[in-house]
Amino acid sequence: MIGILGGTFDPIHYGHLRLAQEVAEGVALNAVRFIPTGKPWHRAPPHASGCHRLAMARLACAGNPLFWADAREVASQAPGYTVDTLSALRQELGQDLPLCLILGADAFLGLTSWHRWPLLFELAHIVVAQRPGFPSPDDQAGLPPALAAQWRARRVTDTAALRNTAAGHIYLQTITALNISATRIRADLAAGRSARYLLPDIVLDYIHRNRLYERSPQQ
Ligand SMILES: Nc1ncnc2c1ncn2[C@@H]1O[C@H](COP(=O)(O)OP(=O)(O)OP(=O)(O)O)[C@@H](O)[C@H]1O
Ligand SMILES: O=C(O)c1ccc[n+]([C@@H]2O[C@H](COP(=O)([O-])O)[C@@H](O)[C@H]2O)c1
Repeated sequence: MIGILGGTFDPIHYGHLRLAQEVAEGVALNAVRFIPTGKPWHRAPPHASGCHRLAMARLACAGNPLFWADAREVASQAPGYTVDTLSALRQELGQDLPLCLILGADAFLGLTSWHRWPLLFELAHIVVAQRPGFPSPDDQAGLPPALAAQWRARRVTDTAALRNTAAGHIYLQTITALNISATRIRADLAAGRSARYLLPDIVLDYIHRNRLYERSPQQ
C-alpha cells in the first residue's frame, strides 16, 4: 500500500514529515511519495521555484527508506490537479494496489473545491489527520455538507479495510500535533529569526546556501 503526500512544500518541514511517518506506521504503508506541486492553480505562486522545493523534499526524504520525492508535478506544465496525478499513478501501479492520499485537516476541509473531487475516491483512499488550528475532520458540523455525506458513507475505523480495496475509503489517523507551517517558517526567515527545529537542518542549510525566503513574504 502506497501513501501520497502532495504539498507546496515551500519549504518542507517536520509537520509534513511526522504526518507521513505516523500515517505510514498507523496504516502500514510500504512507501510514501512526497509530490511537490508545480504551479498550483489553487493558491498564490510559491516563493521558491519548483526545482528548489523538489530539492528540499529530496533532502528531507533521504535517509528514510519509506520516503521518496516524486518530480512529476514540478516537471509538468499542466495545472497539477491531484485527480490527474492519481490517474497517472494508477496507470503505472495498476488497478489493484491500494493508494492512500494523505491530507492534513486544512486540505481535507477544502476538498470540495478540488478539480473533479468526487473522482478522487475512485482512485485512492483518503487518510486524513488533525492539524492544530483547524477543526477536527470528524466534527461533521465543520465539513461542507457534500463532504460530510462522503464522510458518513466512506469512513472506516479498521485499517484492514484500506488494504482490502484499492480506493474509496476515508480513514482518520491521529498524529502528534505539531503547530508548524511553511508560512511561519518563511516569516521567521524573512525577519531574520531562526527556523531551527521546525525543519531538518539539511533543508535549512539548503535554504541558507541558496538564499531562499530572505525577503518579506507576501502572505
Ligand atoms: N503541521 C502539520 N500538521 C498536519 N498536517 C500538515 C502540517 N503541515 C502541513 N500539513 C499537511 O501537509 C500537506 C501539504 O501542506 P503545505 O505544503 O501546504 O504546508 P503548509 O505548512 O500548510 O504551507 P503554507 O503555510 O505555505 O500553506 C497538506 O495536506 C497539509 O494539510
Ligand atoms: O486537484 C486540485 O484541484 C487541488 C486543489 C487544492 C490542493 N490540491 C493539492 O493538495 C495538496 C496540498 O495543497 P497545499 O495548498 O496545502 O500545499 C497539493 O498536492 C495540491 O496539489 C489539489
